[in-house]
Amino acid sequence: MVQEKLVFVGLLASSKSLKDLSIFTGFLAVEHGKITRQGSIAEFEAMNNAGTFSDYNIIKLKNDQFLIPGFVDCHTHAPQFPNIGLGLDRALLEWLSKYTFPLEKRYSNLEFAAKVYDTVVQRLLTNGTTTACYFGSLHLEGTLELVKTAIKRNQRALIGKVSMNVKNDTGYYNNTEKEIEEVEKFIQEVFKYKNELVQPVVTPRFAVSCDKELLTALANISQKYQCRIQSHLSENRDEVDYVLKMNSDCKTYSGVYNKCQILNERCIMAHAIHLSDEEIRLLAHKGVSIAHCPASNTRLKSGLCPVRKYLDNNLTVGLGTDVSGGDNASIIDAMRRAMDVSTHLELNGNNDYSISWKEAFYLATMGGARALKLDDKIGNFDVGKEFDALLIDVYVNGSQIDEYESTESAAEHAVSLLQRFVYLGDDRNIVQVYVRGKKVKDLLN
Ligand SMILES: O=c1[nH]c(=O)c2nc[nH]c2[nH]1
Ligand SMILES: [Zn+2]
Repeated sequence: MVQEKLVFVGLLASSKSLKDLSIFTGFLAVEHGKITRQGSIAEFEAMNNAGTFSDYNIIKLKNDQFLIPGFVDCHTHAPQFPNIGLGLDRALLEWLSKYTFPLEKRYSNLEFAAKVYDTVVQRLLTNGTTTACYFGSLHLEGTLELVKTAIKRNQRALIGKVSMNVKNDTGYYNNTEKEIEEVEKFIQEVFKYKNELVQPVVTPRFAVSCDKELLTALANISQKYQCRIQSHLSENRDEVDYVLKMNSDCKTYSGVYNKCQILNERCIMAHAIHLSDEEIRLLAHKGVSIAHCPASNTRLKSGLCPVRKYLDNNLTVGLGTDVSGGDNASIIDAMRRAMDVSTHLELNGNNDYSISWKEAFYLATMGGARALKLDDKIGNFDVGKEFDALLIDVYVNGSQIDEYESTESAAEHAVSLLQRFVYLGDDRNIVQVYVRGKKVKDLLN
């Protein structure tokens, strides 16, 4: 049920930018899913005494509770969840044909699809992922099951029917004409729901699975409907070599996508590990976003993505869990893995490459919103944005985090709570989840 008018009073934390994290004690008012006011405790008291909040549900946070924006997962594969934590003994191309394509083929079965997707969407919401950018499978109807589930469960979602037209041994591809028809049909079907949270994304799998004819046609469809377009880029060195061999008229992998008009401000590229400086400049110039997927980059031994370098070169970066190349569906895990990978790069001689916990928190929230071009709606607690939020209880019973006696000031305590959550928290500490003002998880009542 949408709670029409809510006011939260207590500790609020959200990022304005990579370097600007705001943590303060105050109030935040929500009307019909939107943040309408914010202010200090004194302002709340005065307004409350004047009767401003008489028809609001007033939620007073406890001492160790705080509110943060919902997490944004910029890249994950809903149909691959039945393989999570399995089959991570091969590098990308072999992993795809041995484990991934055989599983994804099963989504022609709509009953199977509906069952898996319901579990996936609930798992993500439980982990505080209020927005997910999903790859579906090759199947039109199967991927519409994911759309229906996101709508039913009230998750904000960008969802793509995967496109592939290059033949492979598993038989998991479409012919070009059918593929183009189905992608347009998919977009039209999603629009028919007129749902404000769920949007279609054009989704060429990558330049190994799609030839330039299909890539160009898909870029045109994305232009026609002004939809986002997502794919994979430069994840694995063998993949890069293969793409360049197949496209000898292009000097770089990014150049292949550029030739097909895919690179623009609506484009989200996953991984992008092995980029030349020229490619970084091209992607930044075109306004392409990067979904950084540290878990799968490590598990599939693809490489260490230099996120600091990308941020310094004006690339927009968000985090992706990339299940099932990634082995964890939580963006809290992705924050930690992003910090770890960046530290390993620094230890390998790249000065100042490590990202701080505050920067990781930005990437998980506001950075992700920017990467998906949803930052006019979500990502932080600016007045006017939609209320996607997590209520965190750091010392909730049964969690991993123990409380010790402390001599901290109130201001220090506030920062410590968020820091502890980033380093140690999990879904048990996420006691409530709201998407556009609607509560979708509640461990408190
Ligand atoms: O991590 C990945 N997962 C995938 O499913 C995929 N397809 C192409 N490239 C990919 N990388
Ligand atoms: Zn992926």
